[in-house]
Amino acid sequence: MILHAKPLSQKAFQAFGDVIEVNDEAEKISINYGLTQRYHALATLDISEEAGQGIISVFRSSPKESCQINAGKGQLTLDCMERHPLSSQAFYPLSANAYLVVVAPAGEFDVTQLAVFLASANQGVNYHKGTWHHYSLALGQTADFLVVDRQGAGKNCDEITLDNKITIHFNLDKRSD
Ligand SMILES: NC(=O)N[C@@H](O)C(=O)O
Ligand code: NI
Repeated sequence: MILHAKPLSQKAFQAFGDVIEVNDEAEKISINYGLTQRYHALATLDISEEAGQGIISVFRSSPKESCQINAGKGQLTLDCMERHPLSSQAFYPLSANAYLVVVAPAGEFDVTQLAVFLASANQGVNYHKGTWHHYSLALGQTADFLVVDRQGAGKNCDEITLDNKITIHFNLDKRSD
């Protein structure tokens, strides 16, 4: 099964979570004597189940071995998906690189519902509680992500192995393949 990555947009991602990016629709508040524009509440943390606590981490992610890139076009294979039934999980890139976001709707995992997006270096994602997602997928070189999620009681990571091989094709120029 081959899937092609589409450019990440709030509209395309709304069934899975929020895109964290400066955008004209956001509530913009001028603060700090006008020196700062606050793009307010781009995403909401959902971390309070079972008295959870919000935490901030940095994920230093290395590209998957299967990741190959040549002249801006690339591919890689997927092996698992996971979800967090008790909380949301947000990733914001700290490196200047595009990365892949692979998701499926919350509920029973359905491989036919997989969606693949190419995120740019000024886009973060906030997976809503229960959204199936692949772990962070750096492309070409090790990349850091700021991660905001939950620590607390309860099992908050369900993982499934993808039986059949799924290959993702992506174009770093974001044009369709
Ligand atoms: N397991 C873990 O902390 N990370 C994953 O949830 C992930 O989405 O990368
Ligand atoms: Ni996760």
